[in-house]
Amino acid sequence: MTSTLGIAVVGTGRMGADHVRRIGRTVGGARVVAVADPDGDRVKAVADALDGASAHTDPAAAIAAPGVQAVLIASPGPAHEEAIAHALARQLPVLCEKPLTPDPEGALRVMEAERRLGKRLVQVGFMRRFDAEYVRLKELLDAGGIGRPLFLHCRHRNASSPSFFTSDMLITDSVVHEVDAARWLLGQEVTAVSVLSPRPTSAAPEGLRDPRLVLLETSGGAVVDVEIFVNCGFGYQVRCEAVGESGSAQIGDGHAMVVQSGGRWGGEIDQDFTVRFADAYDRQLRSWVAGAARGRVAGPDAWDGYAAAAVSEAGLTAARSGVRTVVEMAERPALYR
Ligand SMILES: NC(=O)C1=CN([C@@H]2O[C@H](COP(=O)(O)OP(=O)(O)OC[C@H]3O[C@@H](n4cnc5c(N)ncnc54)[C@H](O)[C@@H]3O)[C@@H](O)[C@H]2O)C=CC1
Ligand SMILES: O=C1[C@@H](O)[C@H](O)[C@@H](O)[C@H](O)[C@H]1O
Repeated sequence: MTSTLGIAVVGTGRMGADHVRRIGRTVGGARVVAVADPDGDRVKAVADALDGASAHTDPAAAIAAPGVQAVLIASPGPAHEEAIAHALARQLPVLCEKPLTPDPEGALRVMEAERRLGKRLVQVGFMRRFDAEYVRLKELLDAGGIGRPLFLHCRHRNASSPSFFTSDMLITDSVVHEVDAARWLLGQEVTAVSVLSPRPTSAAPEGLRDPRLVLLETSGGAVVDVEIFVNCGFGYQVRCEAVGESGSAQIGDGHAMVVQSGGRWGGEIDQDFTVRFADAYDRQLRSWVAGAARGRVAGPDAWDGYAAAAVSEAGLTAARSGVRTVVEMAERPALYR
């Protein structure tokens, strides 16, 4: 492998274009050499802003392009599995945006492909694991700083949802972050899911069940509650309060600066994830590039993507039935232990 990692980026929409910019500006030791998107104008515009990257409407062609040594996938979730298969066929390291696959069956097939290769090549873009506040909270919990964790109280709010967003995606695309964060912070699996859906906000598009309250039970006896509200209108907020036997700790207040003036006090609320998690996306990319250069997955792997998909599936069943649903999970393969 040469010292500068050649990356193919599959999907050049909001996240793909953002990752391309980050690779150029903040990540050393890597460059984008090929980009793919079925939207020909969009992919050309992204390629034109790069020095010598080839533009493709077929992801397989981008992955097979000269100089490609690693693949970043930022297409919609249902397209991830096919792109991963093309990358694994060439034994290329992958950073795949979340969700790894929308369903657990697809994630099982990804793990089976890695098992056949005898190595892990896929990292999943659960970037909160690289966020400084989440890392501090994990260190505190691991050190027993607040005793045995009893609750995680989570709030996940987006100012507005994109036009393609569905009620299922509140769980599979949004709460999937809390699922991964809870598994990682607690070092436990999620065992059951319940979902409450109040009367939707009048700000939600017709038919969208927004907001929702998702309850996760874990293998160590903790309970995680997640308010997911993707049309809250006022900004982007991701908060997490851990409550343990001997204390509590909260992250995500975002009060970097509080201004007191004219008889009022206050601060700003980030408007979206590209701002709130900017540093986390950078750290995630640097870590993936460094890991890829050493042939290692340096973050959440396909098992983590599978576990999250299994919890999402139980969440969808719970949301539709109104009944607490047990998470069905396969045994963890030796490759991921
Ligand atoms: N980690 C995070 O915080 C975030 C992650 N995401 C994830 O990133 C991925 C992309 O989301 P966005 O950029 O928001 O969506 P987007 O709709 O802005 O962009 C998706 C792009 O993929 C292209 N595309 C569609 N089918 C494709 C295929 N088969 N192969 C290649 N490209 C294809 C579309 O033409 C579009 O340009 C999703 O998996 C999403 O869940 C999205 C937002 C934040
Ligand atoms: O991953 C993300 C989006 O796909 C999702 O739609 C948003 O709700 C999340 O806040 C964002 O981080």
